[in-house]
Order: sequence, then C-alpha cells, then structure tokens
Amino acid sequence: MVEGEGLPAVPRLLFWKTCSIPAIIGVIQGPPFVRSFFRRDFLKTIVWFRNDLRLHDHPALKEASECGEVLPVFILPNHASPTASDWWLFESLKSLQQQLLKLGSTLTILKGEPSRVLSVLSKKTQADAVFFNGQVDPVSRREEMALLESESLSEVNVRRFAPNMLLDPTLLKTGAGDPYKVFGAFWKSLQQQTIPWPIAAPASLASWIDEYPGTIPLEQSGLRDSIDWDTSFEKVWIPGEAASFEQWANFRDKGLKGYDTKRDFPAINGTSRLSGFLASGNMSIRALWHAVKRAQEEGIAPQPEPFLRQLAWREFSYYQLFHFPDITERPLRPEFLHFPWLEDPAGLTAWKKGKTGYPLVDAGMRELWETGTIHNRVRMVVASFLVKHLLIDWRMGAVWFRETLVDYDVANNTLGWQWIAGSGFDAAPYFRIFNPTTQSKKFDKNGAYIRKWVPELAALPGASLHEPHMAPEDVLTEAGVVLGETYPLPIVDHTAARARALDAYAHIKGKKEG
Ligand SMILES: Cc1cc2nc3c(=O)[nH]c(=O)nc-3n(C[C@H](O)[C@H](O)[C@H](O)COP(=O)(O)OP(=O)(O)OC[C@H]3O[C@@H](n4cnc5c(N)ncnc54)[C@H](O)[C@@H]3O)c2cc1C
Repeated sequence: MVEGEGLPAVPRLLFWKTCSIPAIIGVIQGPPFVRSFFRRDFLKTIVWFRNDLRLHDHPALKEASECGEVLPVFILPNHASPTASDWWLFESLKSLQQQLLKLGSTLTILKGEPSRVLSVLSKKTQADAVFFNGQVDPVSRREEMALLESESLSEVNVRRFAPNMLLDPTLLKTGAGDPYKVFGAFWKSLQQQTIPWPIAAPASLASWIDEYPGTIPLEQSGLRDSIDWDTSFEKVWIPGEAASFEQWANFRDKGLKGYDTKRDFPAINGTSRLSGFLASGNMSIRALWHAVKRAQEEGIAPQPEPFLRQLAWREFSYYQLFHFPDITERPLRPEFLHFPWLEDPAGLTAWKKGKTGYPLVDAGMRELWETGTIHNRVRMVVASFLVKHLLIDWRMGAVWFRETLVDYDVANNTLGWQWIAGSGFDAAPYFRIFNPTTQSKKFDKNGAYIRKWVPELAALPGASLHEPHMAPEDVLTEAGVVLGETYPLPIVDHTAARARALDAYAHIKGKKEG
C-alpha cells in the first residue's frame, strides 16, 4: 500500500511471507512441478493481470515477486463488440506499464484463449509458474478452470489467488449453510468479519526476460480505436492506480463525511466516483475498506457506515454472481421467466438516445453517452423506466450498459438490473414503480442536472422543466421549446404505463419455473 496517498500503511507483520520455505530442494523428490513448488525462492513466474490493473494489494504479483522473477502479462479481451470500458482498460494498461517500468519490469500484452496463450508463453519462456488473482464471473471462472486443468501446463505451478473482494465468497453462509439471499443479513454478517489487510506493492520486480518478442504494442491492441464516442471521456476521467488514490483522497477530504446526505442528488458531486477504478481493479476493495476505517479513526468521517454499506452492496453482487453464476441471463426469481416483456425497438432507441420526453431519464442517458457513467439515483430511474414504463426486458438494458459504461462491472450491473426489475432475491418489489417526474422534482429540485444534460430545456423555469409536456404554451414559447420538434413528447404516459406494468406483473405472480 502506498503511504501518504491516504490509503493505510500495512503492518509489516501482516504481509504475506510465503517464500520462506528453506532450500530443501535436495531432499525433495517427485515430478518437476512438485520440485518447482518447493523451489519457490527461485521461481520464474508469469503473473496474469486481469481485472486487477494495479500493483498494491495484488496477491498474485506480491507472491511471485517474493518467490523469484516475474513476467507480467495481460491478455486482451475478445468480445464480439467494442465497449466504452475498453477505453478505461487502454488507459489503465498504459498507466500499469509506466508503473511496472519504474519497478524495472515490462508488461507483455498478448491475445487469444488464456490457457492456450499462457501455456505457449510458459513453454517459450521456460517459466516455472503462472499466478493470477481469481474473478467471480462465469466467463472468467471458465478461463481459470481451463488453465488450472490444462494438460500442457501440468508441469507448471498454476495458482489462483484471492479476487478483488472483501472476503472469500465461500466464507459467509446462513445458519443453514446456504448463501445469503437477503442483503440485510449479509451486511450484518459481513460487519462481524475481519477484512484482511491489503498487501503492499512490491518494491522492485526482477525478470528473466527483457521483452517477450511476441508482445503486442498497446497502441496496436485495438482498444483505443474500438469505439468512436470516447473523446469526451478523457475530459472526465483519468484511469489508473495513481489516479484512483487521488480520487479517493479527494473524496475522503471533501465527500465522505457528507456522503449520506448528498449521495442522492445528481447535480452535486456527492459520491466517490470510484466505480471505474474498482471495476477495473485499479483500486483494491480491501485497501479502500481499510482506508475508510482509518478516516473514521482519524475523525475525518466519524460515521462512514452509509459508504461502507455501498461497498457491501458491491460485495453482495459479487457474492451472488459467484453462488448463482447463470444470473447474467436468468432471473433469480423463477416466476420472472414468464414475464411478458415487449418488443419495442422504437422505445429502446428513444431510451438509448435520451429522447423519451422525460427530462430526468433523458439527462441520465445523455450523461451515460458523454461520460460513460450515470449517477446511481438516475441509474435506478432510467433502468426502472426501461423495464417498467416500456416493459423492455432488463437484459437489453444490461447489454446497453455493458457497451456504454466505463465502470461496467458484470456483477454490479447484473444485480443492479435484477434489483430494479424485481427479479433479484432481495430486489425492489415490482409494484414500486419510480415516477420519473416525482424523482426529478425530488432529487434535481432546481433542475441543474437536467439543464446540464438536456440543454434544449435549459430556459424552462421551475416545475415546467420537470414535465415540459404540462407547461403552458407561452412558457414553452418563451423558452424556445417546441414539443415534438426541439424536445419529444413523452413516449408513454406515466399513469397508463404504470397500470400496464402492474398488469404484466399480475400475469406472473405466483408462477413457478417451467
Ligand atoms: C441498473 C444498474 C446498473 C448498475 N451497473 C453498475 C456497473 O456496471 N458498475 C458499477 O460499478 N456499478 C453499477 N451500478 C451500481 C451503482 O450505480 C454504481 O456503483 C455507482 O453509481 C457508482 O458511482 P460511485 O462510485 O460514485 O458510487 P458511490 O456511491 O461512491 O459508492 C462507492 C462504491 O460502492 C459500490 N456501489 C455503490 N452502489 C452500489 C450498488 N447499488 N450496487 C453495487 N455496488 C455499489 C461501487 O463499487 C461504488 O463505486 C448499477 C446500478 C444500477 C441500478
């Protein structure tokens, strides 16, 4: 952990010290991987970087660095369509390269199916070991299993380390031994646990090869030129580990104390804005947790529970995805398999483009396009609008978020959508339907957020800004708004949409799977 950056120094005694096995090589017999396991001080280890693009609290990197020489590797994603988070990834990799250089190391970038790539690499470089931190999503876990079971790596010491979670997801269980399904009980149990201290970054990294000949230059990775709407992102974000510490320090000093009262107002800079750093692993969640605790001890934020609770929601999402891996596609509540979703391409397009005629919804969707994020309060409103007002399947919304969020996180996104749709275990009840106008009046009372993202409405006064279709004709004219031309009429009527949503819910109520 980096001292002086606002994150806690780690007591030396708590560092992993696992390479202290004496050189008993002479007496150990057995196949090469057994011998290499015990020859830890001399290992040549490939460290596979994934969603953990940092040096601090990186268990696999730390262990490898203490066991011998290290070859850091990143394998480029192979998704069908490019996404906004590729921009964040590109910038994070650039930053990681620079940090590794300072430690005397370089990042090898490769492409392909991970177990194949790593087996070829370990053969060509004669590596003894491949270390990596685990991930909880099903695709990554399949990659991990393929690697751990790979025949061609049978002579290599392949090890999986802790994922970027507060606790091992198998640890917390109900009294009956089942995974928790209710957040309140999960949170209570989590608070009783000791969260492991973060691990310090290695001070230097030795490598047995200078530069792997097959490495792909970052500029040629295809990440930077994959989408054409990312130019505005760099005005808002600086990804990378160092920037994550700055963002935290700024939030600790200016936002943590008032978080609970400010977090719901999108026009205010009242949340941490750390989600991109956490999603990419620029920042360790354990480091953040302990940094918050330290801020509490130092009196900077005497009552940080509301913020810790949000970190626990992240943990709960990861935990649920770990225990129920098919939930990216399948509703947690089986009755939702029968939900009568509508095909509404025009509605979906209006939603994506921020042209629904509901100013808060439109502001959120435009903020998303411009910055790659949406304030949490507005995220809930836009998501609810899609699944309840338009009756469009939550999975279509989740895909749009996957393509457009720079903080895209498969666990948080999936559970966020299932929560809104009402199909999650501990979700908002389906009948609680956000009224986008009421939400707008309550959380963007003076309209600063709407004026910023929907400039064609900026001249509208007071209540008219929240529902332009109810504004008197002369008010609209004076503000230069022509409904249906400069700004759309509502694509659905709230009262009718609400009744339709409740009908649809009645259709599945009490239904079971099958
Ligand atoms: C439909 C929907 C989709 C979402 N998709 C994502 C996503 O892809 N990636 C993502 O990181 N978050 C997602 N969220 C959760 C939440 O909106 C964001 O984490 C939050 O807005 C990020 O802003 P912040 O860092 O300033 O949050 P803060 O309020 O400062 O919270 C701190 C951290 O706690 C975690 N957190 C906060 N709220 C939640 C929550 N409701 N669920 C899980 N973790 C939370 C995040 O890691 C966040 O960075 C989604 C929420 C909804 C309703």
